[in-house]
Amino acid sequence: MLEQQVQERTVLVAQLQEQLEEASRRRHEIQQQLEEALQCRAESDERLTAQLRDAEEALSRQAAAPPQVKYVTKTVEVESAQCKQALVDAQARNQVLQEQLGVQRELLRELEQQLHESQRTSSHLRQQILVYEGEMERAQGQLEAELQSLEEEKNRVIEEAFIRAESEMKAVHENLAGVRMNLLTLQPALRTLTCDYNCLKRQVQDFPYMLEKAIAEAKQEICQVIGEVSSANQELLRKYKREMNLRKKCHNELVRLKGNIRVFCRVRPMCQEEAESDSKNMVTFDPDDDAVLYLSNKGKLMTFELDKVFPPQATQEEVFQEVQSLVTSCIDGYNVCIFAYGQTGSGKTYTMEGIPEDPGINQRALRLLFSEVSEKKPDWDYNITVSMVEIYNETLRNLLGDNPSEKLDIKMCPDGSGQLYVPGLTEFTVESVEDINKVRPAIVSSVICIFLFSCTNLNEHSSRSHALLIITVVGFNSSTGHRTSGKLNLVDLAGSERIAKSGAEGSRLREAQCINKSLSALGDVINALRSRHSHVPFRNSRLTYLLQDSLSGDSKTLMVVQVSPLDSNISESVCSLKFAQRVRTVELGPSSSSRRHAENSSTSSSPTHDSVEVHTHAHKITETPVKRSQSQLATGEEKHIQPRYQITKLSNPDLHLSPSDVQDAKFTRQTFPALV
Ligand SMILES: Nc1ncnc2c1ncn2[C@@H]1O[C@H](COP(=O)(O)OP(=O)(O)OP(=O)(O)O)[C@@H](O)[C@H]1O
Repeated sequence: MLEQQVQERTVLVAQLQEQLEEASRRRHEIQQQLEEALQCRAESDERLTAQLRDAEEALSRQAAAPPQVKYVTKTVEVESAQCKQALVDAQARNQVLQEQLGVQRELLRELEQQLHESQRTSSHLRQQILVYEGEMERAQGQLEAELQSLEEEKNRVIEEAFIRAESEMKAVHENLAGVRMNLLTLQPALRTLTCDYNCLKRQVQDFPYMLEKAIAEAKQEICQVIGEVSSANQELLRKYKREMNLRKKCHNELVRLKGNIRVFCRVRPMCQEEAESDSKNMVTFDPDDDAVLYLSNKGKLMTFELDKVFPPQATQEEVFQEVQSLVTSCIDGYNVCIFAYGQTGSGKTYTMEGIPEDPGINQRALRLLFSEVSEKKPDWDYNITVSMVEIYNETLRNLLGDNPSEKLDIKMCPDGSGQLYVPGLTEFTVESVEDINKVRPAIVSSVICIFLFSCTNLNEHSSRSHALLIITVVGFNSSTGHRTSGKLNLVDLAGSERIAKSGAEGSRLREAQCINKSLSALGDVINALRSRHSHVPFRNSRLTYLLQDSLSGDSKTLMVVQVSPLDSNISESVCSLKFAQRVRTVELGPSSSSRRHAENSSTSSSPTHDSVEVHTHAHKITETPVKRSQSQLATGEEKHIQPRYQITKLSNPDLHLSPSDVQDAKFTRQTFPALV
């Protein structure tokens, strides 16, 4: 900084010196010009003086010369013509001389003027010189003063810079001392680092050998661990198989405890028109018990107890929550049948198919199955197929076939397994709900869409036919070699209203008769199953014959009874609920194959009445079915059939039901509160 100031000052001083030199050069030039002007003037003065002197001399000579002319004149006058001529010449000469004199005088005057002029110029120049000299003196004085102040400034700046440089130098010295000290302390650290570096270098040199050794050891350990893991895996696989069997058994028992035939009731909401008309709502609910429904009929309050009652505000999701365990059990190889039962307009199609923006059980079940089977991959490989069947006037139609009007038949498998099958029934393999739109031409996918989304009525008799969506889930476990096969039948039954009420005639009467026949056949089958009859009349209708697999043995059945809340529908609602309550008391037998044999073999055998065991967290409960009297079977008057139970405390319980599972087993809660 100071150095910069000093440099600036030095440049300033140099500039001022240059200016001073320039000023003195100019003064010198002016002096020279003045001298030249003075010399010029002196020369012209001299010249003029010489001319003047010459002129004066000439004048004085003229004056001193004798007056020859007058003499000549007189002589001429007196003496002769010659003289006269001489006089004339003299006069002429005189004239010339006079003229010369005038010229000389004029010249003299001019010279005198020039002299005056020169003198004036000279005095003017002198004055200018004096001014210049004054200015120069002033400039010189200023320059000297500036020089002086600059010199002082320079000295001061140099002094300051020196002082600052000294203090900086001192600080640098101090820093240097600190750095020296640091250096002294760093030296041991450097020695340590060097030592470490050497050590690391040695380690790096040894590393390949150590690595090789470690790899060999690790390999050995890995081999050992793999061996252990593999034996643990074997053990786990064994346990897994055992647990899977237990889980299946447990799930089966849990569902059986809930009842192999479960009955829900769903009350549809009043539509706007009904709400605005003078229709009355005849249905009420028990706020403390979601299994009870009250119906006000002819001034009396009827109570119906079912497994679950959904009020009008229940959502599709809430309904499906209760259904999903049944749906997933078909992945474990169970046959499941879900019916929607009720009079026309009571909401069967809404519950099963739903609406595009809020789908019902059909679509939700398929979605759940797809997600469940994908979670079980890669151990389990599942194949899901769908078929769609309509039963109208006791005729079976293949809705996915090329010709939907073609009638289908139900036949026994020729392999003697006792299985039933429908020759010519079209089945599509699907992997996602979206797949359905891709599998077949528009007509087929629209039929599937109708089943899944209830876009529009399938045909003009859709509410007078039974619509079945049959989903078959076949699984194979590649690690255990297990195979499963389960069937989920989702049935939207035809309207259950009585002929008298419908007032039908002709073809409508036939339709109503067919519906009534198949629905009462369904009731008979359920009654026979409930009563453990030796003969179950599956063949009395196409519907029960087709669903034989899913109604007998260890199959699971859910009946969703749809009820309209209107006073105008009260008698149909009472009928539907009575039917539901009868169905609810049915228990299915243990083996579907034995059941099939019972129905289809020429010598029908009695249904098994074996005891069934169920385990809670620490107890075994053995159920012994109670055989009921024929009169009881005929009237179906009892609400509940309570079998006998024996409870044994387990010494080493190996099956653990979660508390929620146990709580869910309603009968356990009601019958054995101490175990829950
Ligand atoms: N839970 C519900 N929430 C809202 N609307 C419903 C509900 N249940 C039924 N509905 C409506 O009530 C009307 C009749 O329902 P739906 O067609 O499902 O009856 P259905 O019993 O299948 O009749 P059908 O026997 O004629 O097929 C439909 O407009 C349906 O959208």
